[in-house]
Amino acid sequence: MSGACLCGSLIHPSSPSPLIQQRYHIHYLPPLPIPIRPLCLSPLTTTALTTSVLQHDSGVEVAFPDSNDAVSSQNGSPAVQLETLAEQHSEEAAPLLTTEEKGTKLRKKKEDDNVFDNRYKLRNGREVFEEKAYLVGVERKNYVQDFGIEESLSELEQLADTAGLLVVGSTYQKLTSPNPRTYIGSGKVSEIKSAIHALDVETVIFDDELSAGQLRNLEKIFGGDVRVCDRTALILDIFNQRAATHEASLQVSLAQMEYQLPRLTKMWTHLERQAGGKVKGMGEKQIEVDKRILRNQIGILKKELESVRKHRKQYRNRRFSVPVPVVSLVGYTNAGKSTLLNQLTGADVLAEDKLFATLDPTTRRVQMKNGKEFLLTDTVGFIQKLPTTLVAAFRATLEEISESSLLVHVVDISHPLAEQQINAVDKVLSELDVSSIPRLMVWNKVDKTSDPQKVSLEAEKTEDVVCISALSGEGLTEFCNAVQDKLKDSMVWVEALIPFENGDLLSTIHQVGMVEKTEYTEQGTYIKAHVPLRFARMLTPMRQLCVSRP
Ligand SMILES: Nc1nc2c(ncn2[C@@H]2O[C@H](COP(=O)(O)OP(=O)(O)OP(=O)(O)O)[C@@H](O)[C@H]2O)c(=O)[nH]1
Ligand SMILES: [Mg+2]
Repeated sequence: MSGACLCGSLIHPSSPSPLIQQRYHIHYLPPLPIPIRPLCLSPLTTTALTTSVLQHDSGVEVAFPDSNDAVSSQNGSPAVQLETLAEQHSEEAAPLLTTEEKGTKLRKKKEDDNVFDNRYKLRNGREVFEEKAYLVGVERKNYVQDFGIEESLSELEQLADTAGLLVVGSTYQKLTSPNPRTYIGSGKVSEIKSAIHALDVETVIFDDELSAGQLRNLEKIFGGDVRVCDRTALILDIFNQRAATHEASLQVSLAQMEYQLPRLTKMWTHLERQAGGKVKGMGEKQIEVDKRILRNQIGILKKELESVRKHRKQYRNRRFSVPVPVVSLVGYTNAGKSTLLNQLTGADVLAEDKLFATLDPTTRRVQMKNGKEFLLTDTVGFIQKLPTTLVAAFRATLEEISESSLLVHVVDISHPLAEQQINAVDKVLSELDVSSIPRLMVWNKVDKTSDPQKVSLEAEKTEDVVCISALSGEGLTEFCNAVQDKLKDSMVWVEALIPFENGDLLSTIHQVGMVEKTEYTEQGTYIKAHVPLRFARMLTPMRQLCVSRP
């Protein structure tokens, strides 16, 4: 069977697709005797799917071929087929009800439907079914972690909320090392199982990445209709919901497939059981087939991404032909990067109090009061325990920052874990090989701190730090001046003689560089200035002219 989402938030368009109906039925059935887990593939990958087994409340069980198969289209979607079969089954088996009993049953069904409908919420412009989630974390003994367990769980709750889930409880355990079978100890597993029943939990989310075996074992213990997922799957799900451009969608699909590939193991053992154990190895073969299809699709996606990137690179090169320095905003998710871009450029990038509001880089021109310009790029935010598959998939997007003249690290200074967030960002940046690019740190949201004046004073005393409030606009002039100073550090000192016929060039130098001296001579204008490296290269012939100047 196919699943469009990873963690279980259910998208409910006005006319639900067979795929969604399929998930609806799977999810709201009593515990399945046969473990069924969504393949966590994007809709792009439905061809990878072969056979699924669905079970209805009535106990009717149907094996379905994949959604592209002729059987599905002939007989309606799997969900519809399941309903029909279940109806037939119930007609055969249902005892005769009195009119009163039938009325009560109908009323109950209506009430259930109402409760169900109330749980659809609007998220990122889509209607999402708000599943009840329970969070689980592990604190490693003798293991120093930047984020404490409670803080990490509270961040996980924010992630779950962003994904459209309703967190109904959480727990954690202190362990020397995780249990290889279930990640947590057996006592904790039982405790969570009780909570699942008491709170009607539909999804259990672990704060760390779980292995395929751990996910499978936990789902088996908790019962068939309880979904188990991990932080990585949750983040991938958010990215999936938020991807707005073709490139972002491709990147997320790639990351999802790469996450899923090692987790396909033994998902098909139900085939052996279905066949009464007679066809040994059937499940194994199926896994191999699925893995091969998935690998092929990963290959296709990579090629498609390559071509999209080539196109973007061409666009970027064109942008670079105008030698305006590029400044990239980097930082922890929700630090205020997009708000800062919007304030400085009048852009309309979505900025909201949710994690990962931005996925695609946006670049806008900043015009300063003194006539100088620079390009400002907003990028995807970072987070602690950032899934490696995601960093790899977004590498190309993030590579843009490696071509910038300056990195501005935006920090939410009002956040109690600001320091830990700074470390998490530095960790990701160290993986991106951008150590040679000059940096400037911005302490944002100073208005939200308990003592803004004290924080500002502290920033003044700290090298390469500017204190601002992107929301109110406070400190933005100081920020632009600091950017100019930092850009100057990254520029090259040139002395050149610009012929009078190259008047355009001279005005561009004034725009993008820092001109220290201008002198008009018979041969042209003699200048001494700091200019961006790319621009210095363009000036090479004129610099020689200058060298040969008497
Ligand atoms: N009080 C206050 N709130 C701010 C400030 N800057 C941003 N915010 C708020 O912080 C939230 C996140 O801001 P964004 O600009 O979306 O943050 P981001 O860094 O782009 O986040 P991602 O795109 O998720 O990485 C929004 O609700 C903003 O209104 C500020 O200076 N002061
Ligand atoms: Mg943003």
